[in-house]
Amino acid sequence: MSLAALAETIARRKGADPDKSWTARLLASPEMAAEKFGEEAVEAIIEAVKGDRDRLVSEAADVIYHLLVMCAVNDITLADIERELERRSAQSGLAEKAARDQKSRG
Ligand SMILES: N=c1c2ncn([C@@H]3O[C@H](COP(=O)(O)OP(=O)(O)OP(=O)(O)O)[C@@H](O)[C@H]3O)c2ncn1[C@@H]1O[C@H](COP(=O)(O)O)[C@@H](O)[C@H]1O
Repeated sequence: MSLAALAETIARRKGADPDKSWTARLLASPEMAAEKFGEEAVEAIIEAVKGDRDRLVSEAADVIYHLLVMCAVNDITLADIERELERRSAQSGLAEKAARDQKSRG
């Protein structure tokens, strides 16, 4: 499933019955959505450190799904995130960090 299709499924779950949809349950509770994202991120870190490829693929999918749900709770769409990534693509990560460090030094 593409990220765009997943984001659409998540958006369609707004207002759905929380007893019938895990997504709807998370969308109804900003705290739970954020907490679940944090839990899944930690689980992915553990698998990355252990070097278990299959488990990391599974946990990475959990992380991406829960990130999109947490963003949807805050009315942030995949298109919003893609726009931000596009803005960053004009510059390398190291150049961006150097510019940020220089700005904070004044
Ligand atoms: N991609 C996902 C997805 N990934 C994970 N999850 C759910 O996230 C929940 C995580 O709960 P837990 O933390 O208890 O699970 P866990 O981390 O595996 O468990 P432990 O590690 O604690 O043992 C589980 O119920 C998973 O089923 C997901 N639920 C839904 N989706 C997608 O969203 C669609 C709509 O789902 P519903 O809204 O439920 O209809 C689905 O068809 C999928 O495409």
